[in-house]
Amino acid sequence: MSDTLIKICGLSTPETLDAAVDAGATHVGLVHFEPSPRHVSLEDAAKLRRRVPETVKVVLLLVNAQPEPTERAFHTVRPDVIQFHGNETPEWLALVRKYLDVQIWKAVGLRDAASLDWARKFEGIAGRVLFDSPAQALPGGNGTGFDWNLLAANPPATPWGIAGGLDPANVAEAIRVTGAPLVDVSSGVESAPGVKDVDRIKAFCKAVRGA
Ligand SMILES: O=C(O)c1ccccc1N[C@@H]1O[C@H](COP(=O)(O)O)[C@@H](O)[C@H]1O
Repeated sequence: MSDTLIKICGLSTPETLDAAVDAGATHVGLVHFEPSPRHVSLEDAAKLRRRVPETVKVVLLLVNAQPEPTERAFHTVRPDVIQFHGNETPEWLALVRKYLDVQIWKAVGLRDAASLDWARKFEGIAGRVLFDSPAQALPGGNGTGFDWNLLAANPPATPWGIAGGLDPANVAEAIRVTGAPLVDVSSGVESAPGVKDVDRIKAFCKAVRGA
């Protein structure tokens, strides 16, 4: 049984959040980004956050948030992790790390070897780098993948994970090719954009554990 960490992201209802926890997710993600079909207000995110047992980590996803909204989001929701999924710089994230007592993850769109060089700039700042497909209509949550072989050839030295187009059918192969210590899914466990499907959440977690 694989011990790969599992993040189910974009949860917005108590029922699907509980289903992700019960299915064995190690991390649950709440998206606070208004253009997203998975957006939750800070107040709703705080309510969902309170349902999560201590054994499961809560990840709050922000995109290019300014300093004051970032601080407000942290103090309202009290997540274990903030996932920055926009064009945030290493310098800005170093400041966040200095002033907020929260683990930082940085999403990096993986296009080519240069993207890996960019990811290295977050070493010592981000507690984890999350590789996703390059930004499209939305900066993430598009359900599209990237070339996993880029990572197979150059696995990062710091903690990392993969996202982008994962689903119950392909996640075992993604783990086999990349050796990723964490897998993150949103669209692949939905029946429509923003609508999580409990059976697909269960199938995803089962596929990871069987990898
Ligand atoms: O989920 C969103 O709507 C979203 C919006 C803006 C930035 C990131 C977003 N989601 C994250 O993108 C990756 C990949 O998601 P998918 O499985 O391909 O749909 C994942 O980290 C999501 O949490």
